[in-house]
Amino acid sequence: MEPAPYASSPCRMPEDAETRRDVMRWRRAERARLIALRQAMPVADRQQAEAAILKALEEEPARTIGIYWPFKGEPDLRGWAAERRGNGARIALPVVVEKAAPLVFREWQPDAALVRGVWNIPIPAEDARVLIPDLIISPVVGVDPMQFRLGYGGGFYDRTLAALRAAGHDIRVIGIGFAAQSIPTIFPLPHDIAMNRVILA
Ligand SMILES: Nc1nc2c(c(=O)[nH]1)N(C=O)[C@@H](CNc1ccc(C(=O)N[C@@H](CCC(=O)O)C(=O)O)cc1)CN2
Ligand SMILES: Nc1ncnc2c1ncn2[C@@H]1O[C@H](COP(=O)(O)OP(=O)(O)OP(=O)(O)O)[C@@H](O)[C@H]1O
Repeated sequence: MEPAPYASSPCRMPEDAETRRDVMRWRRAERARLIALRQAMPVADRQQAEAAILKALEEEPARTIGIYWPFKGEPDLRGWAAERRGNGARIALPVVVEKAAPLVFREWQPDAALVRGVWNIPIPAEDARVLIPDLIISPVVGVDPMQFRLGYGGGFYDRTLAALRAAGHDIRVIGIGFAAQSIPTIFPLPHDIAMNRVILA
């Protein structure tokens, strides 16, 4: 069941605790549904979609790119990142240093060892350099036509963007996913930040 229509704020941002609780409950169920759908994708469809995503990313300018180490069936863009690195860009991976805090991006170098972070996701070790990306590639669990992102429920990308932009950094965010991850709305809350571009394939 979906959360009740907003009683107040006309376009977004339900503020009262009850609506908020409903939205969070709805998001939890929607995440589970969308992740299962993604993980069930046939290999051939996945490869075709990944190729289309890579093509759409070709023209994106960036000097420092925040990429991600794919898990739970996220599109694998590591080859693209390595290629951009070969062309002079710096590549960084997101690291959860603390719950309910912004992510830190640590430089990824192919010859440097990775260690295990939260959920066992590989991350660069602590001695890696911390970078501020000018482009963040953000894997979506779900995404709506307003370009709001549904993620894994940690609130990490929203907090990271809010903090970096408040510090004056100009950062472009591109949401990446498969076509089936498009949903009519994520029921945006005040902390949700719309992405600059979305690539679904
Ligand atoms: N590949 C990849 N790496 C990534 C991300 C991502 O989306 N994709 N992240 C993007 O952020 C960060 C990891 N995100 C995480 C988000 C939530 C939880 C977590 O513990 N979630 C709770 C549920 C939270 C809730 O519903 O209240 C849990 O599973 O128990 C862990 C990591 C950094 N690395
Ligand atoms: N900028 C912020 N300041 C304070 N709390 C925040 C902020 N961003 C997110 N949160 C909190 O984080 C929690 C999870 O948020 P949300 O459902 O938007 O996660 P998500 O975008 O799916 O996760 P993620 O970005 O980790 O993939 C919520 O309780 C939310 O209130």
